[in-house]
Amino acid sequence: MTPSARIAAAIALVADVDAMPRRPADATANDFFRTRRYIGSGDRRAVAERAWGVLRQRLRLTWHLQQVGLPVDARHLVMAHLVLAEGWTLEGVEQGYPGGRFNPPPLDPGERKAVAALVGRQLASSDMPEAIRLNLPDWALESFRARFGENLPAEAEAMNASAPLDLRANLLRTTREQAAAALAAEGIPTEPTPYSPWGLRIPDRRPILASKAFAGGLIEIQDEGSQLIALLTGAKPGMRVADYCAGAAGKTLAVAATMANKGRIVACDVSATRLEGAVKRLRRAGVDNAERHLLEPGDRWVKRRAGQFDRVLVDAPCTGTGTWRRNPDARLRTTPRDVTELAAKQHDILDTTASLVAKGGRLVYATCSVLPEENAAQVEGFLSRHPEFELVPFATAWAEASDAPAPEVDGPWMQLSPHRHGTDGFFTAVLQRRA
Ligand SMILES: C[S@@+](CC[C@H](N)C(=O)[O-])C[C@H]1O[C@@H](n2cnc3c(N)ncnc32)[C@H](O)[C@@H]1O
Repeated sequence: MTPSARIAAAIALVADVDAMPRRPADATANDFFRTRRYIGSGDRRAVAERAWGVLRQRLRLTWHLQQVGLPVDARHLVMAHLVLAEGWTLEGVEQGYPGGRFNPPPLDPGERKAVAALVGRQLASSDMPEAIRLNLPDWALESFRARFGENLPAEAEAMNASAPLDLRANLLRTTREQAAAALAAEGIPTEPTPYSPWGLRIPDRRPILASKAFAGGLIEIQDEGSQLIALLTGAKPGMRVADYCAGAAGKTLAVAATMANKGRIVACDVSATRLEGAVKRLRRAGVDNAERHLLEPGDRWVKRRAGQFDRVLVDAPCTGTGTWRRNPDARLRTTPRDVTELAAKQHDILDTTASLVAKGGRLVYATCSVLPEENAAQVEGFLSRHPEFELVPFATAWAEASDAPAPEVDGPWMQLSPHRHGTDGFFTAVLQRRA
């Protein structure tokens, strides 16, 4: 593809994402490239990277376009991205928009003037309102401030970078060292992650799913933060464990490995499709002590299993504000109403799952959100409604689960974040039913 054709493709992809604002952008991008097989892998990467950059910086790019009087649409967002994020000059942009088949139409005099005005400006400008400067939606600013305090600018900036690819060595089949050696033999270099004893990090994108190590169940793709949630669950061989919001079993797999296939783990979810996705993964990983349970309205499963589990992991449905570096479009799709609705759901799930926990057993509550309303406030509310539970401080839960040095955190729970820990933003609290 020529540079101009790449620009045209990025504009078309951003326009497609905009046409379906409630749909995750990666699903739209998959469709976009599936119907354009002629775009080779190098071009695909370049087009996707630019479109992702636009989505990631959209709040700031929109502000700049408004300042110079250009309409906020895919053509102009990409134009502003070229200048403000990629450092293109006016001449460069004119060459990039030459007109003709496969290329974007040329700049009109108004666009030329506006682009000239953009050249030399800072993407994050000091005269922007604070939320836009931090690249956060207005509604999220105060919650982010409450969570991060003086680290807010650094954490917000870290959420603009793209995430590394983290893998988890599957201890049911291998060790971290053996998995790293198997990947290296396939030309995929990795580094151990700093906190997870099972983690391997790949700094740039690689086709991991096509590797033999993946097909053979030696590794799974999993952010280091998610691995640490599984670690903190503290499941041991022989325990009875429920992964209540298991989805496609991402954490079930990691927890099962800590159980060395001994004891029982039940992966529950309200989504049949997600649970179905678990089947192949469990098989590939060699997990044979897991069963799946689809939670349905009127289900008596929870009642019948009251007090039966040593560990109940609630990886709750949440806003996913901690994963914004991975899903840059999500910051534009999430609304305050989502926060309210999800907080109500989390409250109900916690109250329901409390009854599953055996005396002396633990309820582990986790989200990939950084909003206090989904995290600390949720746990504090739960403890005031359930005096039969007490909080296990993070340092205690960690020391019981691992010999490795613990990540430094503030407060009695595990709060991880991109700037401080290099993970997505996660929250985990360990709650123990009094014996
Ligand atoms: C954060 S995701 C779980 C991700 C999964 N644990 C993993 O590690 O890959 C939250 C899950 O909660 C499920 N969920 C939503 N409402 C639920 C409910 N009321 N009870 C149980 N699960 C629920 C969703 O279907 C979704 O799969």
